[in-house]
Amino acid sequence: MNLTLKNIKLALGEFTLDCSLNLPSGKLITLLGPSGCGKTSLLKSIAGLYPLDRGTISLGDRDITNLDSRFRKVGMVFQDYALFPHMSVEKNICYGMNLKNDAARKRSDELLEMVELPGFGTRMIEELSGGEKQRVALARALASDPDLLLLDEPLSALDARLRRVLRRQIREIQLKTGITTLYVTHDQEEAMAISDLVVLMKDGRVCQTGSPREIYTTPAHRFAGEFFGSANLIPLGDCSHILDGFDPSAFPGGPDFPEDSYLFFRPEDCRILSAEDSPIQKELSGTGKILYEEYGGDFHYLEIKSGSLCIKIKTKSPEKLQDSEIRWMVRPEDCLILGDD
Ligand SMILES: Nc1ncnc2c1ncn2[C@@H]1O[C@H](COP(=O)(O)OP(=O)(O)OP(=O)(O)O)[C@@H](O)[C@H]1O
Repeated sequence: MNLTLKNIKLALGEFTLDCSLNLPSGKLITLLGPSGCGKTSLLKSIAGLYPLDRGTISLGDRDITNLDSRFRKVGMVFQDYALFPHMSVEKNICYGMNLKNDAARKRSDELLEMVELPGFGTRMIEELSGGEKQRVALARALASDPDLLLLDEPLSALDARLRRVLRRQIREIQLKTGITTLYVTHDQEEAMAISDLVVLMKDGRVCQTGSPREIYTTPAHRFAGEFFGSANLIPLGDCSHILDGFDPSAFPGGPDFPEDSYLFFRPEDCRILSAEDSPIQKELSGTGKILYEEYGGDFHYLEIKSGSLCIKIKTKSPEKLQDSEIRWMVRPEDCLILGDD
């Protein structure tokens, strides 16, 4: 079901959440932003745990703004799972559902099958691993057939390998059930991997919404460029000192950019030029010495000190590197000019 937040406002001490959002039905949408930007507060407002100061929340054609959280048809999984440790898995899953024994067992078994924990119904929560608890919490959130699923950093307590396994499982369950899901994460790689749509937040506001590809390839401003993926951002005023061939009029918007704009490009769009490569007029190039290097298996990561700046480069072919000056280049069509926010 689609979720619409219209001009919502929520003041929490010094902090204010202030945004509008229209999220399509049946999609997995991640909320991404720095710590303290208001992701959890936004989820809690939608779940009915924080009453709004202003604005409306609708789920499909139901206005749920003032509805008690029990009647919103919203399932939620918290960071710490919030399961009852001394109860069985089955009792946790069916808690508060008013099902008789057989019906409860049947529903719990169905959900345990879905989260790939068949036969776990009689186990106690305290006997489970972190990953198993996370799946039980997900089963519990799904038990009442919610119209919306809210997941607040459900994988943050798990190790990197398990996170990858479970994020895929969450995505598969979401696709299978078709439940509109709002997923909070700190992890931009996780957001990129599983989302249909990313909502980028900063200081209690939504600052860009789009598919992971849209935000990665066309960030709206400096913050989006550097928060979603790794980025080179060169203040426009410095470009002509360190980049041969820099001509602002070659970019849409031309020389009218505000002075505090940046030239933006991704590290993987930079190439290292060898002595045999002849410079190509259309390209932007610079020189510098290697400041830092990392071997990454399928790529090589480099930082080159070019003038007062550090240029990040991700390349597949580092074999020709020497200690002397390195010449690197980027095509103007792989660059954007971005404002501060
Ligand atoms: N109940 C509350 N009373 C007062 N301030 C609050 C309350 N809940 C949250 N805040 C403040 O609101 C701001 C946003 O918090 P929130 O937990 O929503 O951020 P977040 O983006 O989820 O952060 P994190 O990624 O660290 O979990 C913070 O400054 C926080 O201290």
